[in-house]
Amino acid sequence: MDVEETQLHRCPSADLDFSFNSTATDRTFASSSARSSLARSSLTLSFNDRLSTTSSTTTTTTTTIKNSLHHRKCDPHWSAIKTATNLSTDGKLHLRHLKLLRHLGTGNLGRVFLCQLRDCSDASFALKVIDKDSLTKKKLSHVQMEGEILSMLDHPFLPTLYAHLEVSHYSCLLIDYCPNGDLHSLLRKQPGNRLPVQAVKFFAAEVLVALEYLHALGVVYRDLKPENILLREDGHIMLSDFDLCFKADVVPTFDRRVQKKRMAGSMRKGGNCFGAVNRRGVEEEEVVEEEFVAEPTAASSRSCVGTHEYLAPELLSGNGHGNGVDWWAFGVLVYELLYGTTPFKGGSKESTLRNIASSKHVTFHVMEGEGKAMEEARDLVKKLLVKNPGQRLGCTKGATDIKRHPFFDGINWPLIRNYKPPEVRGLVAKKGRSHPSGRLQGGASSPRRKSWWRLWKKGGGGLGSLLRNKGSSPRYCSLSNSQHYNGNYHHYTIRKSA
Ligand SMILES: Nc1ncnc2c1ncn2[C@@H]1O[C@H](COP(=O)(O)OP(=O)(O)OP(=O)(O)O)[C@@H](O)[C@H]1O
Repeated sequence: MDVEETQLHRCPSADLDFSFNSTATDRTFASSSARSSLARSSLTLSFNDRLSTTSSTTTTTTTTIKNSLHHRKCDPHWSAIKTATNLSTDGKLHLRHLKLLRHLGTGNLGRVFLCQLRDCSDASFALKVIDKDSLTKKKLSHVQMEGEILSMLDHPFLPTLYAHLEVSHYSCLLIDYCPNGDLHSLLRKQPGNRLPVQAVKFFAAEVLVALEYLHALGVVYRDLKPENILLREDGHIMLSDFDLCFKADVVPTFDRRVQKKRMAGSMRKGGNCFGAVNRRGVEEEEVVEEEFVAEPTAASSRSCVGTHEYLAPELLSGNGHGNGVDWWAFGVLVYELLYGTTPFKGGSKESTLRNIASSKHVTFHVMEGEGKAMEEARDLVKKLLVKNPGQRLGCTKGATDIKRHPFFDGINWPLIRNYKPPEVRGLVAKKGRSHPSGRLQGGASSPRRKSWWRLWKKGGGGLGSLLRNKGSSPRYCSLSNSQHYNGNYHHYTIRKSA
């Protein structure tokens, strides 16, 4: 474990006190309090690329508030931010406007806190704080990628970036808070770690829509797994963690196909001016189908990133991959939600990777009395877990093809965000205020101030202090050698990286 001590200085213009010794670890992370200890971390494939750290003596505060034309500008989050910025002397949001309520968890890049704006408890946020001085060059590029992707998003199943604050060597991202934990923890609360098939349909459909949106923006997600699917207060999903994404140019195309279709009610000899008769005497007409394909099917990267059990075979080969890796991972996800385990899991990470590379077909444990929905789910998984990306469902026309699979029959896609989340053990989906359209609206909870917050404040606090004194509160997940965050964090970087 690499440990680095960085001495920082107090800057008069800073929002908070940053004088502290930051202890940064390279591959050891505190386990998240909000996440199951079995959660798998994402992997990368390169080592010893630590950035030489230079202590920063100057602090710059840059505040970026997302465009005010956001369609949700009337929701409590934007209203709270508007109020704070209106009262701010420079019209910008600063860290001093936020009150941190609780530590939510620690990831590879930084720590996440639950927070609210001062004088406004109507809206809760998650603040991801990244100490850039403690990161390797590679991880810094991930931070940059995450900020870049977040700033592009405007979708109900993806986080909204309310503000991006650059303060001294901290990068702080203010996003939606998800009080219902993640899908991995929810799965662990179910009997046999399996969700009922209708619940799988719901969560899979929402993930599919989120991936479709990302792909249409040219973003290949590359880290799909239940741990990264957070659950909002209303029980709908929010995909998180965009540090392993890659961005490609989107070249939308029109997929043009000429298809022969049987003419309605026709079974006669000879043709007419609209149709022709085939050898079996069925009258057919030629139908030209044109479809808009907006997803970056041709995009390609060679970096091998992701989580072992979710890696697509083409990621392992290192010969380049595109958004097909997300559809493979989508197949693994549906399998895991149905069966409580992933399809290629071996006794070790190496054997998992070998299984992915060598297995020809996915196998299922079929139980007696399973209904049609389960059969269709298996068929969907089979079509997604096809080794050759060229033949994998979703790799030609993207999400459109997957949405048409019988497993998703009956889903009214444009209204999916209004669906009532499934009633499953451990999911407390709070109904939002009803909307004229009848849909659920995501509201934020108003968590009570925790006593340790007063401690933090009394102790002279500041962000730096909060980060340093991570073990001072019983609610804190302390960072210690014995609490490795899974210990399986590797970045597989294949040299020919795109
Ligand atoms: N918006 C959020 N709402 C609620 N909890 C969150 C939110 N974002 C993150 N968390 C919690 O904080 C923890 C750390 O999140 P973070 O995104 O930094 O890392 P991660 O999910 O482990 O991913 P990675 O380490 O790959 O970046 C998560 O495990 C989750 O429990």
